[in-house]
Amino acid sequence: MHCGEQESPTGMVGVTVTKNVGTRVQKKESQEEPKERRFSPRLKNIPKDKQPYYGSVLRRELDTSEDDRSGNQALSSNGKRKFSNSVDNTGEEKTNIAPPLVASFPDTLRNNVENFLVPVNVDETDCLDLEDGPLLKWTDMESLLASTKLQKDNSGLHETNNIHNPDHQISERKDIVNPLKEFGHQPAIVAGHQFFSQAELVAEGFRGHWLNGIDYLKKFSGKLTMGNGYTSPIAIAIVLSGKYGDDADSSNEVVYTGQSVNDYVRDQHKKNQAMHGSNFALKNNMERCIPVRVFSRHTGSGHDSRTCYTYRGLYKVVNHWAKQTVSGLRFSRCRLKRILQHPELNIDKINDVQFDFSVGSVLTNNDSVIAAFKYTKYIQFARNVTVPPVASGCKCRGNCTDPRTCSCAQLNGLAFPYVLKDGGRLIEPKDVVYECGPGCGCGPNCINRTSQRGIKYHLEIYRTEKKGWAVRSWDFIPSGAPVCEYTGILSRSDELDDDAENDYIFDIDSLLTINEIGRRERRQGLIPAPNVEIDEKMAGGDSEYCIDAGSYGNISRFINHSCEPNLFVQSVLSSHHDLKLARIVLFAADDIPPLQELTYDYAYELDSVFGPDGEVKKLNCYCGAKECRGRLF
Ligand SMILES: C[S@@+](CC[C@H](N)C(=O)[O-])C[C@H]1O[C@@H](n2cnc3c(N)ncnc32)[C@H](O)[C@@H]1O
Repeated sequence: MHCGEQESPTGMVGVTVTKNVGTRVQKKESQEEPKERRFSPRLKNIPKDKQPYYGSVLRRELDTSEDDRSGNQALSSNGKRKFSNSVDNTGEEKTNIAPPLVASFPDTLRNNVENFLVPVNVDETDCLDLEDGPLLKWTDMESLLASTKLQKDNSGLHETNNIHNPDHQISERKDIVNPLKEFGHQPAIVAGHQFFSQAELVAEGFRGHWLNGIDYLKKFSGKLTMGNGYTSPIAIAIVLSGKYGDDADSSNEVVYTGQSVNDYVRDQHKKNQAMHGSNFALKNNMERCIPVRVFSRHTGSGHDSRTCYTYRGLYKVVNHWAKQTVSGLRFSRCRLKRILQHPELNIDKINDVQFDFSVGSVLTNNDSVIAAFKYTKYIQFARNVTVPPVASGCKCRGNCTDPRTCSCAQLNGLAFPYVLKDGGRLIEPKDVVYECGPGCGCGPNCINRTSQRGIKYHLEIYRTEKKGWAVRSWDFIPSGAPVCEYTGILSRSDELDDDAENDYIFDIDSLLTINEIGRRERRQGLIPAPNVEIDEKMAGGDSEYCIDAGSYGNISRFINHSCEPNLFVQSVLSSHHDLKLARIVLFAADDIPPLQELTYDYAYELDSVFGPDGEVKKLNCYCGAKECRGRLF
């Protein structure tokens, strides 16, 4: 095990960053006991007392302190951030970006016209070649699928009145012919397509059985038997449900636990699994190099709590084995790797909207600019901000492995903050993460440089009805993974021009958080509070520096606020150790399924934002969370 990884009772590495950790400022209206925290599904089998708690150590005290709440007003009245009111109190949008686009962007991915893919760095090393395979190439598979006669009799499925549980309706229909049993035509879908029931998957012809996790063909017929050397059974599709606590699941790789004979009846998974039909099918897929469609099942967030099935793409079975699980049963397992085949989006088809990320502008067909900024991968320093000297770092060589000898690990409390899994995941939110940097002896692949490797997920910008632009990922993002750094121009807060009109300013409040100024919460991963003089401004809750993404920035500037966010804000120091100028990196607060909007908590205090006229600004929140605070500020 890598230094810094936490061994759980299941022998797994525990990365249990939880929801709601993104809150930088205590919500002053909250009077209730803190809600039970949501843990990553992978850790749900761990006894409660062994589950690490990563919430604020102060939350409970602050929640119950009335004095504190009123004391907070001092901070509010001194609030410095001034924002243009994009959505006013009546809920009417008043953005400076052209509103007609809302109507022209349909709400679903089906036509795939509203999305424009932002070409970010994607780690392709894990992905396999499409043409890889001795017997059946992907291209053959596609033509076979397309040419074989569609055998489905599912008319009427869409006419169900039971919109809440269409699966229930379909399970009562004994007459439905499994469309895939004849290896029928499968319409083309793109990764990220969402279905709201397994019945819909069946109806659309993607899956043949709505109860099983693995959908497979028992016997071939037609073209497939014509001496082509294909062997049945083969698996067509699997649904990842997260019901096995130990399934590894990253965007490019999945370890899938097979299916018991009676998987779909009560008391499932209490017997050893056998190498019967579906499990054997997956093994056959591996040997024949036949790809499998992978879906993941998850529950929507916020106001939409329906169960949703997201198509994740074609995967190849690369390994198959039997495993004794923690409960002592033998399970069939296989490892699948994604075949990278995201469709190239034709920019002309995107409703005449172009997003040229190299110059950072979004144009409509009549060339009116709806967002204009210059793209910057890294923080730029404003002219009057002195770039701090490079901090002297560790003397390690290659990769840092021993926290006792690595001076950067020592700054993190004698441990590495990341685990190696999935390219590096933060174990817990911390006051600040000290990463290795230019002053260190280690190399670029050191685990302690995880947040410096750029964006590795396919992130896209899309249009929402009430919040303007928003960001989501085509890929599954595991909890604790770094998603993106908030880049822009690092400026002195009091020297910003037109900040009242700028929606893209991020206050660097690491020092305030560590000193618990205002209602800021400390993180579970504490570091000793640095000995800094707290001047009047700081005591009033003002950050000395901010990142202005108004004219320079990256995709982070489009990430919206949510009162129940799926990202959290983490201060990171790498090249220097000046907390006032810390880098701001957004990490996944939970496992994030593809296409869920990415959000973090902007953490404003109510009535803390003032307009140019000195009046308190109010902005309604449309995050849709059950416990929405109602207003952003
Ligand atoms: C940093 S920008 C985020 C990207 C922005 N939506 C855009 O179109 O460029 C912050 C602004 O987005 C809008 N916004 C973000 N989250 C919101 C929410 N939960 N409800 C309403 N508006 C939101 C507000 O206008 C806010 O000032």
